[in-house]
Amino acid sequence: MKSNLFGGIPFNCGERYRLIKLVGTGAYGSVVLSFDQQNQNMKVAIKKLNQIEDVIDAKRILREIKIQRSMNHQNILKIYDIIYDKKTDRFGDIYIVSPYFPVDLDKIIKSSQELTVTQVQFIMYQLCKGLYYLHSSGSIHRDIKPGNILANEKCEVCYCDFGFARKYDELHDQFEENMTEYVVTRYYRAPEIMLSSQQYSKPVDIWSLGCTFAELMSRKTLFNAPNYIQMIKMFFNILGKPSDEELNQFVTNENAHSFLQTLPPKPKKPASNSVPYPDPKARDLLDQMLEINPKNRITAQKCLEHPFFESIRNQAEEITFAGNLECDFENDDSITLNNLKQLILIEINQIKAKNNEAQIIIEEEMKRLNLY
Ligand SMILES: Nc1ncnc2c1ncn2[C@@H]1O[C@H](COP(=O)(O)OP(=O)(O)OP(=O)(O)O)[C@@H](O)[C@H]1O
Repeated sequence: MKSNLFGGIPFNCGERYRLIKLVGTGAYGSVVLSFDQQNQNMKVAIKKLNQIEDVIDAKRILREIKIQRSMNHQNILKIYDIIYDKKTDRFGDIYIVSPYFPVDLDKIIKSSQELTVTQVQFIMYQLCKGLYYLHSSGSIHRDIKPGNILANEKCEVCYCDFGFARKYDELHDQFEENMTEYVVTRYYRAPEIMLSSQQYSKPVDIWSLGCTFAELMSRKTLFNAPNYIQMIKMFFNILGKPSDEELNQFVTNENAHSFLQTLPPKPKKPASNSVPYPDPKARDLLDQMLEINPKNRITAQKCLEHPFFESIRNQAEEITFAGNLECDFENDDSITLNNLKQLILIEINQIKAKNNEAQIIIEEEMKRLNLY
């Protein structure tokens, strides 16, 4: 295959795509704007994933591919194609081909481009539809923030970066895990994650989307505290401190409890008091999204029904997930790196099958992998 260097990284993804320029580098890969020469030179984004180093890496990649491949929604980044560039001495390189989006919401917020109320309404309606769909699949994104929402010039938006997403336990409607893994940008982290650390669910995404909404309105990060303690204080300064009884509903961590006892009571206030914005319906929706108590926070479905969207609402577009998303690997503590690599190859073959492309011969790849 012909190789091109972008930001010093070789891209070998075959003849079909004409690679143009590097448009982004993240912690887990580099993204190049390309033209699909077999599809009317359509613009696509090709993300080359960094090499898989360990089980955590492999799970993140498997999750990202599995979730994005299984979803079929306008506001969730699609995977058009995956290129697997075989190597003789190691697992091959993976390139994910997706629709190209020129900006993300973080860039829009930081630019001088003013967003009208109509644009904010349109963007938020799409994001609520996307979240309603994602949550109906039993998944939580867990890393919603302006930088993980791609946008085009028509203000069409979609969620990307599902490497941190999880299925929640449908029986308990919440799920537990070790907090040390939680690396999501602090500014968008829900209070229950900061305080209870053990049990959280879909409301964490509503909180993060609420923070994003506030940023679209005011162009400022609402909860921009420099550290953990300041962040909790800031929640209470802006929203008031819930009563002990209410805190008990979602704070399960003893240390967090003791710390909260040291903070003075503060009367409840709506988030919109701290976000200058003229539209009263937008402000009301924001207040319901930024409820400290996750049990009282609005759901994605209720967001769609909110009067802020009344003038543009189209219920036919408010669809739920129809497939079956199995993520058994998440809870399998004995799973090995090679097991996960095999599952990744199976996912890639699913995409290839859909595109009528030649399959990877998984047995051959696994035989080779087991040699080193
Ligand atoms: N489909 C796309 N179209 C255009 N640009 C994109 C697309 N996907 C990603 N990018 C750009 O590439 C950058 C890195 O991509 P992405 O966030 O997916 O990688 P990552 O390694 O998972 O990043 P992060 O470090 O944010 O977790 C993004 O910030 C974005 O600017």
